[in-house]
Amino acid sequence: MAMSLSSPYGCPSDEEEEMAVFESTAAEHGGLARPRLPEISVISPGLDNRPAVTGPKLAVKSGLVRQGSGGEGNTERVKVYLRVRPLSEVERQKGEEQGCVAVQDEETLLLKAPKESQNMRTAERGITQSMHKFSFSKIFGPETTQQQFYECTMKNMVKDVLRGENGLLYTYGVTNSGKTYTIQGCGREAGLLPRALVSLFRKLQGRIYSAMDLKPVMYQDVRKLEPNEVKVEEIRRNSLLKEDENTTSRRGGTTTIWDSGVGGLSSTSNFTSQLEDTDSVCLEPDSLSHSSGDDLEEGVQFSIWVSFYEIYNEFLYDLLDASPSMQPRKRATMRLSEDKLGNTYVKELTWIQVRTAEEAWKILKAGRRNQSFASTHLNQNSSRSHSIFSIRVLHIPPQADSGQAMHISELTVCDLAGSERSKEQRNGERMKEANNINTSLLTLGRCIASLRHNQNNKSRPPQVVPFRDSKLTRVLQGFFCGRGTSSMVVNINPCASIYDETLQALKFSAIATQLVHGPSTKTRVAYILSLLREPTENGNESTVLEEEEDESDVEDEDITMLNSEALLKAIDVLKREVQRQREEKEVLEANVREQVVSEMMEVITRMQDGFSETLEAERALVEERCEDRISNLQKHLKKFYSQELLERDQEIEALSAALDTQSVPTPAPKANTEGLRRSERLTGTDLCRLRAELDQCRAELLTKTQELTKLKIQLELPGPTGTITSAVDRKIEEGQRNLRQLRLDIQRLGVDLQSGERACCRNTGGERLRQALTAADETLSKQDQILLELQNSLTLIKADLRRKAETLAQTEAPRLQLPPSGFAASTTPGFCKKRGCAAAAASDTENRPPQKRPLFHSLFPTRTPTRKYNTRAVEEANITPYSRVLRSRQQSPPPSPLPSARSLRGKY
Ligand SMILES: Nc1ncnc2c1ncn2[C@@H]1O[C@H](COP(=O)(O)OP(=O)(O)OP(=O)(O)O)[C@@H](O)[C@H]1O
Repeated sequence: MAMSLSSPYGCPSDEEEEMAVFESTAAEHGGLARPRLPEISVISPGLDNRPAVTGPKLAVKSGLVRQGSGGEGNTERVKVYLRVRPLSEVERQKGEEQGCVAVQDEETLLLKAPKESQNMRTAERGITQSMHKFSFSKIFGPETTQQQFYECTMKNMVKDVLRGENGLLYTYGVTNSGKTYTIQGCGREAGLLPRALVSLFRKLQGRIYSAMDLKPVMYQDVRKLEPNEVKVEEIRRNSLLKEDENTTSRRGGTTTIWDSGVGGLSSTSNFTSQLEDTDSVCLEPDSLSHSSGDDLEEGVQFSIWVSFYEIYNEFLYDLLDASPSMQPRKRATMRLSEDKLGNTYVKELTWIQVRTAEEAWKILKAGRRNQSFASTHLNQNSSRSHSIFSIRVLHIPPQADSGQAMHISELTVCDLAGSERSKEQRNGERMKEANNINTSLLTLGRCIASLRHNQNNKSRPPQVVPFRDSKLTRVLQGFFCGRGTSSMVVNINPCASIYDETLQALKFSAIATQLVHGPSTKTRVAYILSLLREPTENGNESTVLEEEEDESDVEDEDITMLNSEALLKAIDVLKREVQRQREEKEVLEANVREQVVSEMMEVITRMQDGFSETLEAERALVEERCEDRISNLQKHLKKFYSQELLERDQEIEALSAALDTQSVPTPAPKANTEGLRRSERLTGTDLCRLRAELDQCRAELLTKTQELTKLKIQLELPGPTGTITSAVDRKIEEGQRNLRQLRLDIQRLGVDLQSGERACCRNTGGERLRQALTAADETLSKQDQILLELQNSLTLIKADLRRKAETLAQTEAPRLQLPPSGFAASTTPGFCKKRGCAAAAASDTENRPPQKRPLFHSLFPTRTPTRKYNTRAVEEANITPYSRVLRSRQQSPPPSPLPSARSLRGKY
C-alpha cells in the first residue's frame, strides 16, 4: 500500500489540524476562529499553560523530580533539539534558498511557506496558515559545529550512562536533512557517536575491565562466560577488527551489494562513504580535554560492549554478524523476544567487547559496511533502514565475586531512516522501503501521541500505546517507559522544494516536545523513598524516614546515602508492598480466570450447539446421499439386467432364426460376453457347436434324400433293373447307416441341448428356444417321414420289380434254351445269386424296414411294441429328443424362468 508523506507521523494534515493538538494557534492571536485564520500557527510546548503531567504523587511532594524546561511543577520534558543543516552549493544554485526557514532565537523557529508549496496553496484558500512557529528545547542553526552540537546534546548523556542511567538519542527528519551527518559525522567532522565513544573511554581511563568473562545478555542481564565461550568471543571480536583493517587496506571505491533478505538485492554499501574517509576517530585536540572520570564510583571497573543492528523493511539484521564477502548473500534476520518481566530485547544480537574508542570506531565502521544504503533522488547515499548502535556499560564492583550486585547501563543512538514521499520513488524496492520507513515512523508518532495523551489525561482511562505495531517502537519501548531518558534530534533541510515534508516533520516533533519522561531510575528511587514515608498501620509516619527525608534532599535522592537501618526498613516496606501487590494481582488473576472460564464455557456451549447442529445436518445429508446411491444402484442394476435379458433374447431369436432357415450361421458370441458368467459362456459355445453339427446332419440328410429321389427316378426308368436295384439297395443301406449315425448324433445333441438349455435358458427366453427346437424336431420328423415313405415306395418298387422280373423270367423261359448273349450275365449263378440276394435283401428290408428302427428304439424306448411299424414310426418321429427333454421337464417342476428383482438385489 503506497503511503504519501502527508501524514506519516500520526499528525493531522493542515486541513484536519486540531487546535487541541497544536496548542493555542488561534487563541494566541486574538482568538479568531476560522475562517479568518491567524497568519502564524504557533506550535510550542512552552506555550502550553495546562499543568504538565505530574510524576508519582509522592515523588512530587518530596521534590525529587528534576525540573524541566516546561516550568515549575512540571516533570522533565523530553529534550527535542532542532538542527538546521546548511544549504549546499548545488542547492543554492538551484534556487532552493527562499528564506522559508528562519531561526528566531535559541528556541523558536519560524517557517514561511514558499510559493510553490502545497502549504501555500492551502493557505491561499484560507484553510491553513502560511507561517508556522515552533519551539524546541534548543535550536542549532546551519553554522553549528559538530563539537558544539555534541556539547549541548550528548555530553550529559555520556555522563549519565557512566552514573548508571540509560539514555536514548534518536535523529528524526526528512531524507537528506543531515541525520547521519549528525550521528556519525563526515570526514574529519566526527558526529555524536564517535565523540561519545571517545568521551566515554577517556573518562574510563584506567578503569576498563578487559577480561571478557562477563557479557551482557537479554534485556539488561549479565552472564558469566565459560573459558571456551570467552575464546569464541575473542575470535569474533578479532575477526571484526581485522576485517576493518583489511577493508581499509583495499579501499578504493569498491561497492558491495548485499541481499537484504526480503526484497532481493537492494542494499548498497559504498566503501567510499562518509565514515570511510577517516581511519580513526578525529576530534579537535581540545574538544574533550576536560573529560575526567572523577565522578565515577570508587573501585568500580567498567566493561564496554557494543552492538549494531538495523531495522530494514520491518526485519532486524545484525550488522556485526556478517562475515565479509564480495558475493551477494542472504542475511539472517533476528527476532524480538521478551524476558520474564516483559521487557523486549533483540534475540541473538552480537555484542562485542571494546577496550578503546578506536576499537569501537572500527566496529562501527565494520557494521556500517553491512548497512542498507541506496541512492534516492534526494540523497546519493541515503540510509534505507533505522540503524541502532548501543553501548552497554557493565559496572563491575570490586567484590563482584563476593556477590555484590553488578549494574548495567546503556546508551543507544538511533539513526532513523529519512521519511520521504513514497510516490516519488520510481523503483519498486525503494517504494517498498519508503512505505516501511513511513509506517514505522507513523507508529512512532502514534506512540508518542498516545503517551502524551495518557500523561495529559491521568483521570481518564489510558490509551493503549501501540508499541507493538512496529519493530522500531518495540525495541525503543523501554526508553519511553522509564528505562531511561530519551532525546530527539530533529534535522531539517532549508530547501524550499521539500518545505511541505519539513513542515510535517516539525509537526511530528512538536508532539514529542510535549512528552515527559516516564518514571526513571531516579524517580524509582524516589518512589521507594516515598513508600518509606507512607503512614504506618497505626497512622504515624516512620520517624526514621522523616530524618532521612531531609538527608535525601541534600544528597540528591541517592538511596545509597541512607543508613542501614533505614534501608532495612525500606526493604521491609518494599516486601510488604510486594506482598500486597502480589495479593492484589492474585485476586485480579482469580477474577480474570473466572471471567475467562465463564466466557470459555459460553464459547464451548455455543460451539457444542453449533457442532450438534452441524452433525445433524451432516447426518441427514449423508443419509440422503446413501439413499440416492442405493436407488441409483438399483436403477443401474435393473437397466443392466434388462439389457442382459434383452441381449439373450435377441441371441435366442437369432438362434431360432438360424435353426429355422438352416442356412444362416449362428451369430458369434458378442464381444461383451466377457461379462457373462463362465457357465453361460460355455453353454453358448456348446450350443454353437451343436447347432453346427445339427446343420451338418441336416445337410447330409438332404443329400441322401436327393440321392434317394434320384434312385427312385432311375428305378422307374427302364434299364438293367438288377444293377439298379442292387445299387439302390446299397444306397439305401448306406443311407440307413447314415441315418442311424445321424440319429445317434441327434440324440447326443438332444442331450447336450437339454443340459445347455438348463444352463442357459433358465433366465432367458427359454420358451422360445424350446419352440425353435421343437420346430426343428418337427422338420426332422417330417424328413424322417419322407424317408420312410421313400423306403416304402422303394420296397413297393422292389416288389414290383421282382414281380416284373418273375414275369419276365416266365416270358423269357422258352428262350432260356438259347439265351441271348445280352442276358448271359443275368442268368449266371452270380446273377441269380444277386437276384436272390436282392430278394432276400428286399424281404429283409420288408421284414426289417426301416433301418432306423433300432435308432428309434434307442431314442424312444417308451414306444408301444404292439403298434404297427408305420404308426410307431410316426409316433417315434413325433417324439423328438427335445420333446423328451420337454417331457422330462414336465415331470419335474419347471425352473423359474427369471430371477426376481429381489433375488438379484440380494445377489449383488
Ligand atoms: N550540518 C551539516 N553541515 C554540513 N553538511 C551537512 C550537514 N548536515 C548534512 N550535511 C550534508 O548533507 C548531506 C545529507 O546528509 P545525510 O546523509 O546525513 O542525510 P540523512 O538525513 O541521513 O539522509 P537519509 O535519511 O536519506 O539517510 C550529506 O552530504 C551531508 O554531508
